Amino acid sequence: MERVWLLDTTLRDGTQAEGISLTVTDKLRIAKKLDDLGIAYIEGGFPAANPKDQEFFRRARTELVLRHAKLAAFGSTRRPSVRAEDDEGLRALLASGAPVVTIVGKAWDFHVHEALRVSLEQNLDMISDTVAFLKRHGREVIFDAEHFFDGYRHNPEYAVATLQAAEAAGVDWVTLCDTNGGSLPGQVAEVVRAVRSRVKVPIGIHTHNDGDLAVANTLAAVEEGATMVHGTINGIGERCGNANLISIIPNLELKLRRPCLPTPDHLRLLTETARYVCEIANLVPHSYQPFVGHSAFAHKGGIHVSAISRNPETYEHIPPELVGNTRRVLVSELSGLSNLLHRAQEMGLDTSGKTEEMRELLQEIKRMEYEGYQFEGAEASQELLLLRAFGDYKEAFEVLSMRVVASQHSGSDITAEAIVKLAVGGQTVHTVAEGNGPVNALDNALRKAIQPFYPAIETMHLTDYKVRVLDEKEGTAAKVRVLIESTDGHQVWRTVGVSENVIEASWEALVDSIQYFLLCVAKAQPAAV
Ligand SMILES: CC(=O)SCCNC(=O)CCNC(=O)[C@H](O)C(C)(C)COP(=O)(O)OP(=O)(O)OC[C@H]1O[C@@H](n2cnc3c(N)ncnc32)[C@H](O)[C@@H]1OP(=O)(O)O
Ligand SMILES: CC(=O)C(=O)O
Repeated sequence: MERVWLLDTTLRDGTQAEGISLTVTDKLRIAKKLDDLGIAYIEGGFPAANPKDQEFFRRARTELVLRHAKLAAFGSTRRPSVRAEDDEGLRALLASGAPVVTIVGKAWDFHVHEALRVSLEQNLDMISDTVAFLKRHGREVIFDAEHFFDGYRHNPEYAVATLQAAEAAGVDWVTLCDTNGGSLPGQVAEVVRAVRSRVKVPIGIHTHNDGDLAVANTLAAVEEGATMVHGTINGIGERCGNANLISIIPNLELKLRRPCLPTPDHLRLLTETARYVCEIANLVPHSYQPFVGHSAFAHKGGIHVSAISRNPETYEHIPPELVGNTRRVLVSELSGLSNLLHRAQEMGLDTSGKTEEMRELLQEIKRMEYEGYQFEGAEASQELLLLRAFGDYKEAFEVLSMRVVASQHSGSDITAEAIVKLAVGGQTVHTVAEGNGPVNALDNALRKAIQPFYPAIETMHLTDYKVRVLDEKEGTAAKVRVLIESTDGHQVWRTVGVSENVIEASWEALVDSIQYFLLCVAKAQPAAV
């Protein structure tokens, strides 16, 4: 099947998204990652717009070694009253040194009249002069026909004439843009089909997501013959975003069987690429994102888990590993025995002949979820429950008692003092510690008691603490659920506690967090504990 050429515009149209601002170093890092994924064209920025984008292209020349991608610089057709060779924007494009140039030009007569305020003929001249100028300077030129679909609906002859002007001037690609993002897949398919019979130059598609159809519109265009696809990683872009390459790529490769990456193995880099761009752009990854989200292959319903244990294809449209993601089975009040068996197997527990005990534990989990626990967000607490029921598991310490007092002296901040008594390492240990609040004081006292026996405790710390009031109408007697996230710098785990008392709920989650950490340390290096 004919290859589809991907043009990633995360570094140009992606940065037009509200809230996104990348440094030059960020852009270089993302470009490297896109090249590793096997993207064919990377639109690095708009050199006429700002010094940052000029610096990106300058640094790219020495710092970026691209194996798969060509860099493209973006700009617009020449200004109406200026010759192409005198146009500052076009000079900036040449100065960027990018071997490929993307030029946006008007394809909708309404825009020519209203936005540019020039005649239809003048706009055609601007397009052809610009393309011819860039071709004379040896660039591969992509003409982005802005608002092509809206333009085609209002004045098809003029919209096609803009493409033909670019073609006559020697353009390499014409891209049909759904700039306002309001088209439907059927409309896109019909227009691409019609345009194919009017131009010989290869056609690209650039869609926006205002109707939540950017991916569908892109695929519709490819099915009608478009061979270049523009989009961004995770769909970031102006307003509601651009077509999401993270969805388009696997749909092309796996569903339409149209290769767009150098090898099928490159597809396995998809999940890590999506998460990497979130990290650099300071965005929280979207858990439910198709293909690459944490939940994209998470199975919760008991009926689903029972079936996927027999054959994953029953509830998965593709094997997760093809896109570098993983299958997960959640345990919750919607589980059946299969969920629990799956988790036990993942943990390496031998539950053979213990079906009745497993059923009892399942009922206990359902009862606890009814009380307010939520185990799917607290895998570490859930693992401890299974271990306590079925494992050869001995807690690293036993809590004998705890007490915490908060106090405030006039004019000073509230401080807290915690006293804990533990049985640990065959001894009874009594410690006192202060903190800037009750949970912090308890955490400090617990660590102080454990540290002489388990020095590795120094490496773990809490990273998040969330309290959710479960029955708001009950006022201070309402139950609260505390979720604690902890890390040792390598892995992250979450634990849960529920009580009518926020300190008790926090204590339960805190103790589980430390028990879980000590369990992991014991598994990794038995001598250390
Ligand atoms: C569909 C898209 O996403 S296109 C890309 C949009 N991205 C951006 O605009 C981000 C970067 N833009 C910028 O930094 C600035 O807008 C610049 C540097 C391009 C231009 O800045 P300014 O000269 O101050 O102009 P301003 O932004 O106010 O207005 C846009 C100008 O471009 C002109 N213009 C718009 N489209 C085109 C075109 N295809 N060809 C030629 N000129 C165009 C407008 O007519 C207007 O010109 P005027 O000021 O002479 O009336
Ligand atoms: C070119 C472009 O970004 C658009 O038309 O949306």
